[in-house]
Amino acid sequence: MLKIVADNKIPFLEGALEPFADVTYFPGGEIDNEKLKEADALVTRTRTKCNEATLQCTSVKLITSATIGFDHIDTDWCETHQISWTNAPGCNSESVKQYVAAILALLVEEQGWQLANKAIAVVGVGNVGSKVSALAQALGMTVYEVDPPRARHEGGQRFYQLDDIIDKADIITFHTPLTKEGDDQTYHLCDRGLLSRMKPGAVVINSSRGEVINGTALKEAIESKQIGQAVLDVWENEPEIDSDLLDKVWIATPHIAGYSQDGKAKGTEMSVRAVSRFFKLGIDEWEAQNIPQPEEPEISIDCKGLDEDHIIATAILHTYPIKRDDTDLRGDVSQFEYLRGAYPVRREFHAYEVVLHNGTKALADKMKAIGFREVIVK
Ligand SMILES: NC(=O)C1=CN([C@@H]2O[C@H](COP(=O)(O)OP(=O)(O)OC[C@H]3O[C@@H](n4cnc5c(N)ncnc54)[C@H](O)[C@@H]3O)[C@@H](O)[C@H]2O)C=CC1
Ligand SMILES: O=C(O)C(=O)[C@H](O)COP(=O)(O)O
Repeated sequence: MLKIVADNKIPFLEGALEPFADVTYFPGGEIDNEKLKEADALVTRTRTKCNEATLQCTSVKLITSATIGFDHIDTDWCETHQISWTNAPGCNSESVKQYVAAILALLVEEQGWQLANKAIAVVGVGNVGSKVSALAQALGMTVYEVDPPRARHEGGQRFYQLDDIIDKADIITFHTPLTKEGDDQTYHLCDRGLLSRMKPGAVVINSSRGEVINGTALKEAIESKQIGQAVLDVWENEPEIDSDLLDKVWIATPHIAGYSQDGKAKGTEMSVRAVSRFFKLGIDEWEAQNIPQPEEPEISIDCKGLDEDHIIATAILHTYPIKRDDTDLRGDVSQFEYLRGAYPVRREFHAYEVVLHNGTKALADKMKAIGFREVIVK
């Protein structure tokens, strides 16, 4: 019988592959060479380093990661050793968009920002960045899209050079993969030099990979007030993160930007389907079951006396009260990994209906463009 080793923190997975395989589950960090000796496939997340040490002399033929990022897979080694691999492109991109939306909502609610007067630089315009860019445009912000690989490939006027706009953006948000070589390498892309060229008071958001920002340089830039605020979901050396940096950042979360139930379900679906295609199991269209509903799927807002930014911010923070995640992490930083494993149910915008009392059709259209399933004006 087919043997599959799987990470035990992949929601919706249990039961899917059991009719076809002997499936054993382990915490991602404990999956090692010994556990993979007789495995045909590994269904994984970012917490298992899929490299020579883990995979040599095993019978693994396929790795499927239920994540967008795949920097935990040594793809060169796998390819030269006839191990196929897949990730889950785009699976939780809407969830990361919701994370950035929640930060914009907090800037409106707590710091009085008027989004139409602000500019955002989106660095990396792939699955996540293009959604963040569309969100910011829907909110009336000036958007600078930065993506050198796409700029080279597609040409045209759409993309900016980071250096040309770095002093113009009020927010710089990173959505690149982590790469350590080549012209476009992103390791410490945000370093002392880049931070020093940012508009004074700018907000830096990183929900890509911790190593895209040099943490020491970021601390200095916060201390010297070169930048105004930092928002970090991802960190160097997770889960042993720098608690001094944590104390300095405005919003700190334990790598959960992509943790909506919707994103998790899609990641699992893409993994199961990849296993099915590879081993011809006949469940190429497998779907995750029983995705939990939001606690309060209807958002009712009286718009009288409120401006559009505040109304939208209220709706966004209803779907995702991001400060809860910040409070939990600051409560006990040693629980970084536990907080990820025990993450509460979060649903994306499309799981919500908004009722606007005294609202306008124009506002309703804007909120639908952001992603809410239905927006009713009463
Ligand atoms: N915090 C979290 O929970 C999550 C984090 N991620 C991270 O976000 C990253 C981005 O995700 P996607 O948008 O889905 O990936 P993607 O592969 O669709 O897009 C990445 C984009 O970055 C561009 N890029 C590459 N090097 C660049 C550079 N030096 N400067 C600017 N742009 C560059 C690429 O051309 C591409 O368009 C993932 O690789 C992953 O590391 C993804 C999902 C959840
Ligand atoms: O999809 C990605 O890439 C991510 O970073 C995930 O959202 C987090 O992945 P895990 O650490 O839970 O595997």
